[in-house]
Amino acid sequence: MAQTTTAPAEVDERRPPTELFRHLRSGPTGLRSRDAARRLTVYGPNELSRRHTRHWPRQLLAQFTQPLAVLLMIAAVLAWAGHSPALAAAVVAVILLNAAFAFVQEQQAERAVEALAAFLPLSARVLRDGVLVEAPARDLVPGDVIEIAEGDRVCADARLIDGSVAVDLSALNGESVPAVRAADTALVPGPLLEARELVFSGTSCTAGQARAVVTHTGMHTEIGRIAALSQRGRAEMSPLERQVRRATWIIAAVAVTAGAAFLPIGVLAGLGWAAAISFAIGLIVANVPEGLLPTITLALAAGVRELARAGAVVKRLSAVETLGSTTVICTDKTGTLTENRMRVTRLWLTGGERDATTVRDDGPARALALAAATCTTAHPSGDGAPADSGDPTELALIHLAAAIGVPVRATARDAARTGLYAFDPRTKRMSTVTGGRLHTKGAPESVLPLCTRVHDGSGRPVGLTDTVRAEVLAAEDRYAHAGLRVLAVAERVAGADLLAAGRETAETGLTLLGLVAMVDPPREAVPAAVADAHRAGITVHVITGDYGATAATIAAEVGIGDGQQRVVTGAELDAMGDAELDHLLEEGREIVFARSSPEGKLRVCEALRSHGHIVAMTGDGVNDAPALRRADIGVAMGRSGTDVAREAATMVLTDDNFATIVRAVEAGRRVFDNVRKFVLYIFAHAVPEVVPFLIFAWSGGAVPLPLTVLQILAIDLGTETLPALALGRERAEPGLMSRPPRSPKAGVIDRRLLWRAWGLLGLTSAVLVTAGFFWSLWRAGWQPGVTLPAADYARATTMTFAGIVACQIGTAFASRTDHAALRTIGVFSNRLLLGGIAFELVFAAALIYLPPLQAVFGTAALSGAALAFLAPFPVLVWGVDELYRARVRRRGTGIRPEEAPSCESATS
Ligand SMILES: Nc1ncnc2c1ncn2[C@@H]1O[C@H](COP(=O)(O)OP(=O)(O)OP(=O)(O)O)[C@@H](O)[C@H]1O
Repeated sequence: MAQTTTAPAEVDERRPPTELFRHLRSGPTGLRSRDAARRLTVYGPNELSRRHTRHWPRQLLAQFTQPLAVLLMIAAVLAWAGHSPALAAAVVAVILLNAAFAFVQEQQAERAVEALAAFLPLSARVLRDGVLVEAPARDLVPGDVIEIAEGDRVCADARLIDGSVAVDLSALNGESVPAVRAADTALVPGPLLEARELVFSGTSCTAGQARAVVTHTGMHTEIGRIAALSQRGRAEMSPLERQVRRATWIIAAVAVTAGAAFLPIGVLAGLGWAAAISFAIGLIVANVPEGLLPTITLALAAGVRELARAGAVVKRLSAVETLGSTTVICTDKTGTLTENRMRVTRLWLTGGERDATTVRDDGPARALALAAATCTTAHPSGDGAPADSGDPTELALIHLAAAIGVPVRATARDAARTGLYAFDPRTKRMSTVTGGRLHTKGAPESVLPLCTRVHDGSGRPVGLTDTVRAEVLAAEDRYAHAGLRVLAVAERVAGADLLAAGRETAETGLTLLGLVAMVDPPREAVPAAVADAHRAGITVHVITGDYGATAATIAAEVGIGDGQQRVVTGAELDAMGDAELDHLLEEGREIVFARSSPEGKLRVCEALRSHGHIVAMTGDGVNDAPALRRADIGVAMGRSGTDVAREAATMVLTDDNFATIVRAVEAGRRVFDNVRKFVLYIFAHAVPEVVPFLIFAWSGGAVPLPLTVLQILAIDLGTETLPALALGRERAEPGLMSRPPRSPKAGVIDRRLLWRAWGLLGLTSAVLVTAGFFWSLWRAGWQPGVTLPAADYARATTMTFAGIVACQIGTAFASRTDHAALRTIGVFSNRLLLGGIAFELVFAAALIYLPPLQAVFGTAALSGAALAFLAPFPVLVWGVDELYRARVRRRGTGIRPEEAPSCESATS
């Protein structure tokens, strides 16, 4: 991270704005672009430096103080004390290599998460050359004039010069109640954080709109100072990592117990204490899965990186695994299911309906369009903004006005406006005051009760009768059933003081001008994504602020619901008791919650969670933050959402697309599956390593030891690691999204995995390896109890070593799928695995055929016949597992519930 290079010359934000402007060499219209660029090189980018590089020596050191590393160190000391310097050196090598490996993996995982910041650049609205533009927050400099509005994160310390806002200061003072900040010309007394005229970087705006001049950026802001003092805490462990750590400990304990038990057995079998100790140490070192945890962390980090590329930025590693067990997605409609590209197609006026695409010289239609376009804050491209900015609903109204001959220029509109009552997601309407006229637009049910009059066919205001009210609502219903979004537009002419007397007073006695109805087509990829979600056993509820019929029509178009849409309005939801809501949700039908409030969203989320569902919930407004925090996966929109929603969410969609949520669920499932794959692979090798020792022990030493300690370590370190890593990158296997969600309680290591690892793959390998060993003994003319010549013994142990390596290749291929046949994913489709196996073979060949290594590892060259004996091993190991998986598929049910074949109907 870049750091600020120079402190801004002592800026005193307490001075009145005029003095402050003089001091900052700026003004109410902000800076010129060239000046801002120059200042950027002087002050540095507006970012907090992370300084994480300083911690790396400590992180590296921590690898050696991990309990498992300490255990291995004790083993090394014992080996040294037991006069086995070669073994001690080998164990030390294991410790060093593992520490380096884990360190690199952790760094990579950390970097992957930090790199996500680049996917979510904060931006700010700033005046440059007198024009309001959207710029990256890192480019802000002291002297810039910025605009802050509801939902924005404040990106720099600044003094308000116009307007007022409510800000959430909890990042700075822990206070969760928003504080009001307003522009004032007076000097500011008292503590800085309490000053009414100042806003601070890291806080967020929960209501209002204001302009402010930037006084401090980067590490010179208040939050920068706090960041400089405090260190970042360690990332929390995910449930998966916790589970694996527990399993690692259990296996380590088993390995230590087995090693300790081997001691007396080895001595009794005639090994002698020194040899018995060294073998016991070998057994422990080989079976302690010290590399497992960092490998899993890296697999999760790789998942995070991949999700980010697919358009879903998650903020913590654990989100990847939670995503995989998602059972319910609660999605909003506008922009997520639909394109959020609105176009007005119909107008309703008392004189009759109009086709908005053809209407031109029509007085009442023009009055309606002009009022609607005046009551906006959006900026179309070229009109005060380089690209379209603001609410797409409003852009559609501005385009409508232009098309029918009453264009509204955004800059002139803003200049003429004397009051703004911002859009309120609860009342679902907004109003503006311009030239003694109040313009209101919003949901017809919200605007209509405020109206007392209506424009008649020739545009004259007349009394609003109940008949006309009913006609309006019927028109709304008609449009909504066609999937259109409907807004009512009204106005009021009154004295300036009345219109400025507060929202409640101003928004009364309105005259209805008409309705506008707009299309917002569903996104192309959504129907297929909904079908995928259904196949994967995921229920999709729609929770939208829009009208019931509109939402129900769009839901039906994309395949949500069973054809007869169940619509629950916000009012109905409010009237519903908890038991009734629980019952409704447990029916298993997909529901459209329309005209919903943020509180309703939170209630639905909590009810679903209390039934054990894993809920992914979308949201974009400031008021959605509580529901986003409460959901298992809060999903915010990267493009259209507010900064506040993005902060509260666990996952941010850079393309705002529903289909991306389903893709993220798929990625979550795949990462979890892949973790199981390499756990299976790593566990499986323990059996063929341990069984030969048991044979030695059981025979009371009559059968020689089939493997030397250094050969075990060579397998543990040299041949096994790369293929295991490659399994973490396996592609999704067919059927991944055709099974119901994994129960969040189901562990990564379950009975079926252990049975496959130890019972099937492990035992098959052990039988083959032992057969190879005895075959070699038999060829050397061995008899029980007879000591073999050294060369023959070396050949026999080499046969065991090579047998294990050969079986590992079979295990690696078998581990690639959980239940599908290998051919369905392609034998050669995982290039990394092929590379890992090639390395494994070269490494094993070097050990077997290079004389210096032969001397160290006690190996001997294998004959052609021996190699021919080993050649079928991989195919046999893989084949046994392939038959097992085929049997599970034929029976239709595995031991895990998620293998049930058909789950089209498993929607809840
Ligand atoms: N800019 C606006 N000005 C006035 N009224 C609006 C505006 N935007 C939306 N509305 C009205 O408020 C209703 C709810 O809008 P809201 O933004 O809460 O939800 P939405 O965008 O329709 O749906 P979703 O919750 O799926 O994103 C709309 O149906 C419309 O009638």
